[in-house]
Amino acid sequence: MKRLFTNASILTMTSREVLRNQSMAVEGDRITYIGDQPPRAAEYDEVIDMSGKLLMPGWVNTHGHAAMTLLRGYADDLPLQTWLEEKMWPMEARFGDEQVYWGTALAVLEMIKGGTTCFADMYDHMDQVAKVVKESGIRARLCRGSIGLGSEEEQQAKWEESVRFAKDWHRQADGRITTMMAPHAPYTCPPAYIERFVASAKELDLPIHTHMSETQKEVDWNVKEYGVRPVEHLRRLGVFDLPCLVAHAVHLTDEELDILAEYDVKISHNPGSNLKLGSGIARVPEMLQKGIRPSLGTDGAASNNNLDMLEEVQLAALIHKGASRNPEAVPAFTALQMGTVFGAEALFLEKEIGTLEPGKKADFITVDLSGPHMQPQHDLVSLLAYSASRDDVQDVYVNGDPVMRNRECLTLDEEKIRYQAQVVFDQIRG
Ligand SMILES: CSC[C@H]1O[C@@H](n2cnc3c(O)ncnc32)[C@H](O)[C@@H]1O
Ligand SMILES: [Zn+2]
Repeated sequence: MKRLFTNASILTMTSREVLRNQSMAVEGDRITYIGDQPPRAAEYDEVIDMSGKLLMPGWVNTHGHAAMTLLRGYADDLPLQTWLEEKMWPMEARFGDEQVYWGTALAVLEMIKGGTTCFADMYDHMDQVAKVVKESGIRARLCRGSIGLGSEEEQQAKWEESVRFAKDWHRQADGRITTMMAPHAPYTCPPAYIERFVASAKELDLPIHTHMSETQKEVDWNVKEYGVRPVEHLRRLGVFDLPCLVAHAVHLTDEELDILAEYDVKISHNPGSNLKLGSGIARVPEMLQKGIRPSLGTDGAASNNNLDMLEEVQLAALIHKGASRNPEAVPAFTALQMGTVFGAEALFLEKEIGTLEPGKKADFITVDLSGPHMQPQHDLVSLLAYSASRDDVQDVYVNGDPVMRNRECLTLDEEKIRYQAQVVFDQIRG
C-alpha cells in the first residue's frame, strides 16, 4: 500500500522545527519521503489531506502493566508496598487469561486513543497480551514479569515461562512485537534469581527490564539486606552489562546517576505513578545534565490512573520546574523527546521508530490543531507540551497501517471491550 499525506505540519522530532505545508509518503511499513516536492499523487493508492493537522511520531510508553486497567480505582491513596501487598497482589492472584486479555484490550484501546503507538508491558499471562497486540496493530516490547518470592519450583516455572514467552513472540506480528527478560525488582527477586535472568537475556540477546529505586523504603531495605543500594546491587549482579531498562529510578545519589550514565542504563520516568503513590520525584534535570535521556511511562492504570502519555509529557515538563524552582529544568521540546525519541531508545528500537524520517517505520499520529486551546499557533511545540489534550489526537498509524482514523479505532471493538472489561472484573471482585 502506498499512501501520501499532504498539506501537513510535521514535527519530525529530529529537531524542534515544525515543517509547514509538507507531504509525507509511506510505502508498506516505512516512510519513504518527507518534503514539499512529493512524487505525483497518481502514484499512490491513497492521498490524504492533512490540512489543519500536525503529524508527529506516536508516543512510546516505556513502562506499564496493561491488564491493571481492571484495577483502576480499586485501591487509591496508598503507599507502594501496602498498595502492592494488600491490594494488587491478592487481586492479581485471581486473574486468569480472560482478565488479562480484556484488561489489556482496554489498555491498548485507551493508549491508541491517546496517540501511543508503542508500549512496554511487564505482566503475567503474557500470551494474552501478545494476542491483543497482534490483533490491535499497535507495537510493543513485552516481558513476563517474575516475582521470585515463592518456592524454588515456582521460581523455576516463572523463569522457564519468561524464556519460552521471550523466544516465542520475539519479532512476531510483522515485527511489531519484540521481547525482554524481566525480574520484577531487587526486593522481590533473590540475587541468584536475578543472575538467572541476566544469563538468559545474554543468551537470547534481549534487554533486561526491572523496577529499581522506586521508594526510599526500597533503598533502605536493600542496604539492610545486601549492604548496598539497588544500583550497586544490580551492577554487581551484571544487570547493567546488558542492554537494560529500569523503571522509576526515583531515589538516586549523584554517584548512582554517574553509574547509570556510564553503563548507558535506560530509564523509564513515571511521574504520574510516582506522584500518586507518594514515591517521590525523580532527579530528571540532573539525569539530563549527565547526558542520560530519560523516557516516559505511565506504569499501570491502577497507580496513575490513566494511560495518557500526553499527560506524562506535561507532568514531566511541569513538576521538575516546580521541584527545582527552575523554569528551564525540563523545556517543552525535551519533554516531547522524552515521550517519543528517548522512548524509542529506551526500548532499543531507535533504528526503527521515535522520529519521522525516510527509512523509519511509519508509526505516527495526527493532532487536530483547530481547538481554541491550540490558538494562536506561533509555537506548536509549546502547544503540545503545555496546552494539548489527548482527545486532540485524530489518527494513529503503526507500521504504515491506520489503527485509528478520525478518533475511531479501526482494529478493536470499543463497545465490546468496555462491556467485557466490566464482566471479567465482576468475575473476580469477590
Ligand atoms: C509480575 S508482573 C508485574 C508486577 O508489577 C506490579 N506493579 C505494578 N506497579 C508497580 C510499581 O509501581 N512498582 C512495583 N511493582 C508494580 C504489578 O502489580 C505486578 O504484580
Ligand atoms: Zn511497574
